[in-house]
Amino acid sequence: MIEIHGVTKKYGSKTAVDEVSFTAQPGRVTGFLGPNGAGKSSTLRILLGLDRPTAGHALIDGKPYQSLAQPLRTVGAMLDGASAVPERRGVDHLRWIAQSNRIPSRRIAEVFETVGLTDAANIRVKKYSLGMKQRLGLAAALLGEPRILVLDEPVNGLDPEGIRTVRTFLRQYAEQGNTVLLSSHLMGETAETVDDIVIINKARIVATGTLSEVTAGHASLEEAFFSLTGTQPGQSW
Ligand SMILES: Nc1ncnc2c1ncn2[C@@H]1O[C@H](COP(=O)(O)OP(=O)(O)OP(=O)(O)O)[C@@H](O)[C@H]1O
Repeated sequence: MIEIHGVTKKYGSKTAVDEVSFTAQPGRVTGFLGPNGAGKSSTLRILLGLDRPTAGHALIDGKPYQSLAQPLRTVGAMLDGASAVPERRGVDHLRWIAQSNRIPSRRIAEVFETVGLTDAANIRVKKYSLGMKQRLGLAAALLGEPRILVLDEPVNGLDPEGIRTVRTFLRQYAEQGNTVLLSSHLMGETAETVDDIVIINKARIVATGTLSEVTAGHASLEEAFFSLTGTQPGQSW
């Protein structure tokens, strides 16, 4: 389970995240939605111990990320795509992560297979398309067989088939009792993938609930967002 409790993040006089609280439950895919600059990445960076909150705290299975005994076996994360060295082959990128986290090397072939990148394992990352880099990032997140996945914009750059593959995978992953938290600014896309929704706008949470609760009374999730935030299509997305 993921718990965010009253997290605030200030950069100088700018408040990027303002008293944000929500949970992501096991067995469910939770979508963390909001326009560009709403505070999604800042929140996820705090959750993953990459940044310190100005106030509040974030817990993974009841502990801050820094206190996890085996972080990559507990939580798999993808921020900014694969973040791999361009000169490296995909397989070397994963080998490096596996070795530095004492993850058995058999997992490398397994995760390449899972994300459909087996044929590109020996190609240098600089030759990967954006979608292939996203798949490599997902493969890296899955290496430690974590019970929790945190993915920042996982379908960015994927074609429709790639989006469907990732969606099907994430749904099955959650159905096995795992926790999936994914951020997106693509509302239509996310609505088809998630069970629960957390909407952030201008650093603040404006709605949380199941997909049907958040969209109740609206034609779509997009309509719900515009109504909740008082914005018009095109103003903030
Ligand atoms: N290191 C930083 N220094 C100063 N301001 C920052 C920093 N990181 C983020 N911000 C600001 O905080 C706000 C929230 O940014 P954040 O990246 O968390 O939003 P986001 O919802 O993830 O957006 P996007 O979808 O564009 O990634 C933005 O106004 C951003 O400019």
